[in-house]
Amino acid sequence: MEYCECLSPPIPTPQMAAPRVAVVGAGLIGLSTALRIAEVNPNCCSITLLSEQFSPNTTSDVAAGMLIPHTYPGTPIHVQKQWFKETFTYLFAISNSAEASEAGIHLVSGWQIFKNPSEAEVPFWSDIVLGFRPMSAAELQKFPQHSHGQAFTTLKCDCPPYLLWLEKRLKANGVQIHTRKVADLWELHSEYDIVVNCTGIGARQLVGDQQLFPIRGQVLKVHAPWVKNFIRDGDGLTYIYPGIDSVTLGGTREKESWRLSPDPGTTKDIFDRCCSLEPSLQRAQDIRVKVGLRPSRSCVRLQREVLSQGGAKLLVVHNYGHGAGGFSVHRGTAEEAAHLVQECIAALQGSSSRAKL
Ligand SMILES: Cc1cc2nc3c(=O)[nH]c(=O)nc-3n(C[C@H](O)[C@H](O)[C@H](O)COP(=O)(O)OP(=O)(O)OC[C@H]3O[C@@H](n4cnc5c(N)ncnc54)[C@H](O)[C@@H]3O)c2cc1C
Ligand SMILES: O=C([O-])CC(=O)C(=O)O
Repeated sequence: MEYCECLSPPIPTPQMAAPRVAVVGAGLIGLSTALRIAEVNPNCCSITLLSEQFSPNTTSDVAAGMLIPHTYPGTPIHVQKQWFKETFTYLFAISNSAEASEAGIHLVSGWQIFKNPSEAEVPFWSDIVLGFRPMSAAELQKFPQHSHGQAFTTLKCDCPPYLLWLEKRLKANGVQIHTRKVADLWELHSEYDIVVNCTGIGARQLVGDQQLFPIRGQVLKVHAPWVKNFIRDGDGLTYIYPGIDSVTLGGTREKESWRLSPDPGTTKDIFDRCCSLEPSLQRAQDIRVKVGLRPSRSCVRLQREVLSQGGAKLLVVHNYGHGAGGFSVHRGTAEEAAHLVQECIAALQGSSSRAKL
């Protein structure tokens, strides 16, 4: 992985046409990365978003959207913490604005509970969420099977509304949006100078990344407006996450499974596990089942690459592989990808002015 210093926004020379940037992918990562590039480089490049699928047909639409980080074993913790902090700060400001309901961003308080005290260690993100503390004995009475727990307030994105809000912001920033499946990044070289690859699990085929694999997740979205607090079993398998219009009940983690159809036995199992933590869910209505493939990797691929064929070059920035934690870190990784795009723009300007000498 490469980490880069922020460069000042380059000013195009009169001789150089504005660089043409294509962002591939319209899940959470493509939308948020395109937005950050547009914010960092106003009027300095043209940006087009290309994607085979849009909301509501992406993995990002299936997610619970909770800001509780997952650990990437191949990325230093201080980097993951910075990504989470930037994401939390960004969404906290939205939650505290008039945009909050349209963007689907809200604060939610609750508990992460453990059966084994050795699992209940203080996580690296404890000082970023709000009011993190051990649960009291009185709170733990609600969970007779669990001996320890952590109480805190975090943020939740209601996923389809947030994706639509990002798309609206892109259009307001002049980003062009087209439906297109890209079979090979090189096919874009005559139309674009820089390509940003945000294709999630699609990158396995698009760039042949064998380190990327799916972790299948099945969740239920139910109507249970009386459930106000989140509950997450610390083993990460069972969770109850109240959103604005529905409550997400999870979940499953099936490595290397590409199956997108819901499994009825798993639906019953998830429902029973959640009811054992929150018995009032037995009266939940309007149960919908969703499946998504988490784009998993030991670390997010945030990297520059130069593709070349017969003397022609295409600058590429990769930003994919967010696994189970994309919502928790997306603004931080978008920031880093936007810096890599700035470096590419600076490199193009350097080579353009050298060619003029
Ligand atoms: C059940 C479940 C629950 C989750 N809950 C949470 C949570 O609570 N908190 C959290 O932080 N994270 C959560 N996640 C993880 C989160 O959903 C992912 O990390 C995130 O959605 C990944 O976003 P993405 O944009 O990379 O991928 P995607 O949403 O899959 O988007 C990829 C985009 O690329 C496009 N594409 C792919 N290939 C091509 C191609 N060749 N040409 C053109 N376009 C292409 C696709 O059409 C799509 O638009 C959850 C995931 C699941 C499955
Ligand atoms: O683990 C969680 O709390 C939710 C999540 O991110 C997932 O299911 O991928």
